[in-house]
Amino acid sequence: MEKQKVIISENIHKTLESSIDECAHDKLFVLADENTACMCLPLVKGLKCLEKAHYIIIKPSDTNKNLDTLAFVWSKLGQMGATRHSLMINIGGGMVTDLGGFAASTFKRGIAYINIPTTLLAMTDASVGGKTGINFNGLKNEIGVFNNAQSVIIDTVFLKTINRENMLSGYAEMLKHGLIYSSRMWAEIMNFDIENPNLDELRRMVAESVAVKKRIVEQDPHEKGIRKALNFGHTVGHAFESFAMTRQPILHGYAVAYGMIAELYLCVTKAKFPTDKMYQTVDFIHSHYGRMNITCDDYQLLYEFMTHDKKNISDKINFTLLGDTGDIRINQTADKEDILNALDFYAF
Ligand SMILES: NC(=O)c1ccc[n+]([C@@H]2O[C@H](COP(=O)([O-])OP(=O)(O)OC[C@H]3O[C@@H](n4cnc5c(N)ncnc54)[C@H](O)[C@@H]3O)[C@@H](O)[C@H]2O)c1
Ligand SMILES: O=C(O)C(=O)C[C@@H](O)[C@H](O)[C@H](O)COP(=O)(O)O
Ligand SMILES: [Zn+2]
Repeated sequence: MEKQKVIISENIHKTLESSIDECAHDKLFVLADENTACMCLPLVKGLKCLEKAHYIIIKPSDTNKNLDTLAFVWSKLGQMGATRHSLMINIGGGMVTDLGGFAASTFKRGIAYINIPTTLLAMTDASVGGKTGINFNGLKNEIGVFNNAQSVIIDTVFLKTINRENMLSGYAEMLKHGLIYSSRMWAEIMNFDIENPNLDELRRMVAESVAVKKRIVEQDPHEKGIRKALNFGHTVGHAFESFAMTRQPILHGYAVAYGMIAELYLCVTKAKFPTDKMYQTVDFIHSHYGRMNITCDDYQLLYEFMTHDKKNISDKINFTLLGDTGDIRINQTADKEDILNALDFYAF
């Protein structure tokens, strides 16, 4: 895959105009969800290059990151005359960039796309690195392709309308980046007041966080090795998220935060991660994210979800563990007993 251009923008109009200019196209399509259509499109209104754009608006939230919405986007592209030389702009959170990226990557075998992430989660994680896709059969991101956006334009101006829960959801992926990258970054994230964020500080932290992801993705775009570090917390996290989808859906970042609690327990027991850092992180997660109630009766279903993790090889469940902050151990397996102990640690 080609290197991806990630622009930290301070002037969304200028940056978008030059990004569109750099990408020759016949027709232009803009994909947004109902919320970003209301709250984010006005911030790019009036741009000359968008005058002739065709708009596709989808229903929001992860429960719509599915085949029906994907088919809707493909149909709209077809009806509005998209060709292989058309360009799509995804403006939204990770739901829009994942689904839009996949729609663009598969329509007529692939048209170019630009991501404009509008949530903290999409800015620091989802919009970068070319993982696109949809949920399927109750499983997270079960269908998708790796394919980079032509460019990613990160402008924190969009964060002004984000609610507390979605700020925290994105912050969980930043915490993950801190844990896999360095003690310094982990400590800074643990000490920052995300409930009353200073947006200038946050802007700098977003740039650092996305740089952690970008560097890893450039080394291993197709997740054959070190990219598995970016999946820390997700073996259990995606199981929690899929499980919650059958009852009361939770935000992706919350699921990852809860998943990191269980996986930090495995880090301590299997990789000698410092116990004090684990407890500090667990306390941080409990105090900001609360808890998802699970009981022993749910363990079997959670375990079954983990058997579908994309990192698995044969019938072994694959984890990324840490020996310390920044000390990444990929391809760690755990048997069922270890996993149930980790769920016990999470639940009690
Ligand atoms: N591809 C990847 O590498 C990657 C990485 C992490 C997460 N993800 C995926 O990303 C998705 C989660 O993304 P998300 O957390 O951005 O959720 P989301 O896209 O569902 O957005 C969350 C909510 O915020 C609204 N919203 C978006 N921007 C807004 C704004 N500026 N102001 C007000 N409201 C706004 C949305 O309409 C939605 O209701 C999940 O599907 C997850 O699996 C993908
Ligand atoms: O970019 C990556 O690689 C990640 O794993 C980032 C994760 O935060 C993200 O949730 C990703 O979509 C998970 O991918 P999956 O392959 O486990 O579905
Ligand atoms: Zn994630």
